Amino acid sequence: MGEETGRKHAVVQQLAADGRDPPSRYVAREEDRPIGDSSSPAPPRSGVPVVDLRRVSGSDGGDEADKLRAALRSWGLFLATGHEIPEALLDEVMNVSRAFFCLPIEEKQKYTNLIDGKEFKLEGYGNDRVASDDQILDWSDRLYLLVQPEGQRNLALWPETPASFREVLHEFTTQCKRVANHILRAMAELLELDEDYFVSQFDEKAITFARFNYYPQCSRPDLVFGIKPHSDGSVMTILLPDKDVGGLQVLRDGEWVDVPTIPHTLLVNLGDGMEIMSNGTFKSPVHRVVTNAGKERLSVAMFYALDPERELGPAAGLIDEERPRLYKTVKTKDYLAVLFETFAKGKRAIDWAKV
Ligand SMILES: O=C(O)CCC(=O)C(=O)O
Ligand SMILES: [Fe+2]
Repeated sequence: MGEETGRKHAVVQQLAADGRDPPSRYVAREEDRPIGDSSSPAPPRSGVPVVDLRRVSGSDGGDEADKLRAALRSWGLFLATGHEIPEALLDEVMNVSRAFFCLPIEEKQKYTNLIDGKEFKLEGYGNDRVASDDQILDWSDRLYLLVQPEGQRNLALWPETPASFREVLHEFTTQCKRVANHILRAMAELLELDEDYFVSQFDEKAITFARFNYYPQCSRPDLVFGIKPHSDGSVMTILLPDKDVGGLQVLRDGEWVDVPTIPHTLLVNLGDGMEIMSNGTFKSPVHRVVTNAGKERLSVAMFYALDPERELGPAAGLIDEERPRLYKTVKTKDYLAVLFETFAKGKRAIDWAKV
């Protein structure tokens, strides 16, 4: 094995297997470093809202709808029960993800996110996109795949092993889409917009990315982030978190709060797109992932974004004299381009869209 410089793009899994302290490129600035250890699941008393999706809309609304409104206005995220995705499918998604990351490195490299071992492309397997030499890298590997529109899938990057990977991902995509639409309708109702206002923004060219995150154990969890603090550039993200190992934290009133692990519960978080469309009523939460010395962790995120060519801006119905426009209307693809740059620097893209 070469020196650190000789393997700038080694996947984190290899670094973790060596068991050495994280190379300097992964070490967070002293003032940013995580504290504590997340090896055990967070206790379910952190206050992170839990919402039953069966009870958030229509005539059953009421209390649960109020809970959802409060969650989206203050936290920007919630744990979702009542999603009606079969538990067996959620387990399968985790099983095929784990099986993929357990493959020998050479096998996984068939799906690499590097062109000629150097330049990063959007999709594929590998580590954090390196945008500059001074970027602090995340202690995680990922497989990033476009899943919608179906016609734009790059199947060459969809693992063939384990054999059921593609089928399971396809089914998960379909199920999550149903859940996403349900939540988007409930949110439109809460904002007193037409019920289909958000759903109709997601036309046939709207994009969904699946990101499989793999966080190897780390000998110095106090020095690195699994994913550095960020907010998502999506409109909404549906996350299937590891059911045993915690690590996700959300920034709330200036404090980092552990998101509890509750088996078969999804974590729904809004992205900058929804903060913009709701003219700031709903929040896109800043969150991060911390690692631990004992256990690896997995998660699968589904990012819902609009057609890259489509304009993203506050709903007209949410702008008036009392609530002036807070965000400019921007093209989705321009927003995402800014996001990739700012993410690498640990900054927020949404500031760029502020009026
Ligand atoms: O792994 C997690 O819990 C969160 C992942 C995340 O924030 C992301 O992929 O954007
Ligand atoms: Fe995220």
